[in-house]
Amino acid sequence: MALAPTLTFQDHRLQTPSARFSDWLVSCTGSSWAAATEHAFTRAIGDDAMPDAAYVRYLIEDYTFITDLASTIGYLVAKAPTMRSKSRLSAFLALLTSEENNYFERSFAALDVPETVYRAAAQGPVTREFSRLLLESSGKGTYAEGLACLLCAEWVYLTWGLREAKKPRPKAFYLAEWIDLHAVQGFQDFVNWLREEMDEVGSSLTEAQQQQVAQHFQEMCRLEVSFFDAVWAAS
Ligand SMILES: Cc1ncc(C[n+]2csc(CCO)c2C)c(N)n1
Repeated sequence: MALAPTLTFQDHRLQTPSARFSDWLVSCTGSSWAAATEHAFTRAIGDDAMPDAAYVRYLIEDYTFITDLASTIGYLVAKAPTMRSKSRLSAFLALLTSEENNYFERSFAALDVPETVYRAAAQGPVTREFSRLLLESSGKGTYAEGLACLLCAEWVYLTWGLREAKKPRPKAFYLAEWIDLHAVQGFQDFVNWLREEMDEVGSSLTEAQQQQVAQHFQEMCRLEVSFFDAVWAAS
């Protein structure tokens, strides 16, 4: 259940005048932000301490997740207010559906996961919740609500990716590449752009709309934790 943020954005700004709207969103998640970005699963990637079975569970779930994420970005391209925003989002969508798709296919092959298994995989309960939140917020909700979900998903990954990228790369290419994918300059630039876009769009919303956006961000963050928990628990 999403909790109401403790402070409104306006009150947060009174306390911290330099705070950005995106910073306020993170502050609204309470302990979930650290629980997601510092999850044991993310540390195991960089420590080369990932059990194959956990990574297979993760990749199968994540492949169904990013399929729905691609649909979400499609909705956001439609709702984005400017050509520049549509261009940024569609470039990211192109990357997600080409290079990243290729990463999954190569990794499944290396881990002996047959195509019939990952193509037909049913989503687990957490991924189903993710998909509902993503598709409803971006499809039926506002641009700001959908953007908040995308920002949370990408920013969590950039945060652990930058930390794990400081360690020597693990031997398995699928672990090493998963770190690089989330730490490269192009990905940093994209997340920075998402933050700027969210700051601009979010600052001009009414207080009630801002609370709604914060709840989406919070819910997304909570699901990121549950997603890692679900694949890590059996390890
Ligand atoms: C559950 C889950 N949440 C967030 C991401 C992050 N993510 C989704 S697509 C993409 C683009 C570049 O890799 C990134 C970073 C993920 N993979 N799985």
